[in-house]
Amino acid sequence: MLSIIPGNKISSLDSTYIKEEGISSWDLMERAASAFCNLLFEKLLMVPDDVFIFSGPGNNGGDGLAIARLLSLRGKKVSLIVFEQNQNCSKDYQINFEKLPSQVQVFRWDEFGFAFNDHDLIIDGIFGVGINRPVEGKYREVIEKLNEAKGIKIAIDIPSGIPSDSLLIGIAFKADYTFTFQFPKLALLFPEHAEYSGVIEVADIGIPDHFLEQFGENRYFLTGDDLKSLHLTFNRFSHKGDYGKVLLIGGSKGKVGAVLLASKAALRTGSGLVFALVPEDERLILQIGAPEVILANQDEIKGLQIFDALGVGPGWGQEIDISFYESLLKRYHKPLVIDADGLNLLSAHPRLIELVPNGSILTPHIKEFERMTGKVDHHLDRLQKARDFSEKHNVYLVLKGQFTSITCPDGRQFFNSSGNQYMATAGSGDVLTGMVTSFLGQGYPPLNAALCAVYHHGLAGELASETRLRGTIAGDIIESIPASFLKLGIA
Ligand SMILES: NC(=O)C1=CN([C@@H]2O[C@H](COP(=O)(O)OP(=O)(O)OC[C@H]3O[C@@H](n4cnc5c(N)ncnc54)[C@H](OP(=O)(O)O)[C@@H]3O)[C@@H](O)[C@H]2O)[C@@H](O)CC1
Ligand SMILES: Nc1ncnc2c1ncn2[C@@H]1O[C@H](COP(=O)(O)OP(=O)(O)O)[C@@H](O)[C@H]1O
Ligand SMILES: [K+]
Repeated sequence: MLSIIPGNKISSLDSTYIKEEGISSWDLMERAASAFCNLLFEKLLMVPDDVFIFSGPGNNGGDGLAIARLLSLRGKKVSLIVFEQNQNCSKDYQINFEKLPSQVQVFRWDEFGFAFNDHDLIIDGIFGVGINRPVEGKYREVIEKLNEAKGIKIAIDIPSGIPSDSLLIGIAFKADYTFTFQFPKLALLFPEHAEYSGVIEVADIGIPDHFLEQFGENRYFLTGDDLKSLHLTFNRFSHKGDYGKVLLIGGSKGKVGAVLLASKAALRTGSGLVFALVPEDERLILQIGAPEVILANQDEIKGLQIFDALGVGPGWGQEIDISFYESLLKRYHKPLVIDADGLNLLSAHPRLIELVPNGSILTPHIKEFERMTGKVDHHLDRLQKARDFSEKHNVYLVLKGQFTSITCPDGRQFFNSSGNQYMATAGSGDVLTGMVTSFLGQGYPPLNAALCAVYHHGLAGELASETRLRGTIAGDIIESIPASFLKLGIA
């Protein structure tokens, strides 16, 4: 799994890696530049012929120079815009400057015209993770002009101005894409920076995961490559009892659809037996909507331990009998999944939090999270509060949104790479609840259940939206769950 390394450790990571590999820092920069160019040709349908590269004084600028050389060798018309005298720039910047082919036209920033058209490619190599103060002066002037300019904009490693692990102060380059080296920098995952980072792609520069991990701080980026090994297998001789008996509890007048979505999602995720407990008057809707679901009765609820997992809260409302919730938490001793009103009720009755079984999985969106933890100032604060909450209550916290984070009681934090904006549609969180409950009921340890559910949910969303775009609805995500398994080769 890709470790996310804090910016202030990246230079020691580089120097240790270079030493162990027996390569030079220039070699590593060359790898970075060619990984960047490969991504460029892979991700852009057409790479423009006119390329403008802005190189700052450090190694981010050095990358820009190497990219200028490689693109020029591939026939592109490259203009390079620089800010400082060579002798004031990093060592590898200077080496790469010497290697520039004569075809690359070099401009000083104050000699350059800044007239672009829609099809020009603008590459930002002004600052990378070495930024150490807000952008001012000539750099600010240039970034302001670039943010107004036409053209396709790509940031090298991180948009110039964004600090690698904290919040932007002042101005930054607004990229359409960020090609980030080896692992996404933490700040790229903050919603506050969405308008700067654009589409994030990771450019592999060959530093192995186990090596990165030594420099990490227990933060990881979850990708499809991590998923296969987390799955349990289905067996030729199995029967429905082998794949978990789960119970979903929720629904209220007008909101029973939430349980319906969660139940269907649990079935599509592989649960053998899905039970649902909804208010008496709403049972028929559920039964018609999903004939595969068994409606639980109060007697079954008395013997809660027969269920391998519970998912509590979708569409429940705030009006439920709180003593029922309390007795449920007291009687069920295995980890369970809590979402939506199940969480809001915990916020309204904080004494109940103490009853939540250890290892349970809580899946708030950011509003529900704030109700539980109090006001959050920004995403970094939210991530810290998530760590505090998970540790204090010994639960896994799935904080939903773009790059959903999964925080463990031991402080590890995983960021999901799948999913897209078309999943911002009513009921998609209920689908996730059903999926987590399903994996938990199939016998996955809580962390694996959360990782698998979050990743597949996002991938199912991507697949569902391929042809539907903004017309994607939660039911489409459910129907694409099997395709998500198929895509990752999980039988
Ligand atoms: N393993 C990897 O990840 C690899 C990383 N690589 C690349 O290296 C990049 C990091 O390079 P880096 O450390 O040289 O820092 P970088 O971002 O170029 O900036 C530092 C320069 O900017 C200056 N400066 C800073 N803030 C400023 C401000 N506000 N306003 C004005 N000046 C400011 C600062 O000067 P000073 O503070 O001394 O004034 C210094 O000169 C990384 O993002 C990636 O692209 C690849 O090449 C290889 C593999
Ligand atoms: N822009 C986005 N990118 C990725 N995933 C998203 C995005 N917007 C929403 N999602 C996902 O969709 C789900 C929405 O959940 P939630 O807010 O609880 O919705 P609801 O309450 O309507 O079911 C979450 O899993 C979230 O991660
Ligand atoms: K940059």
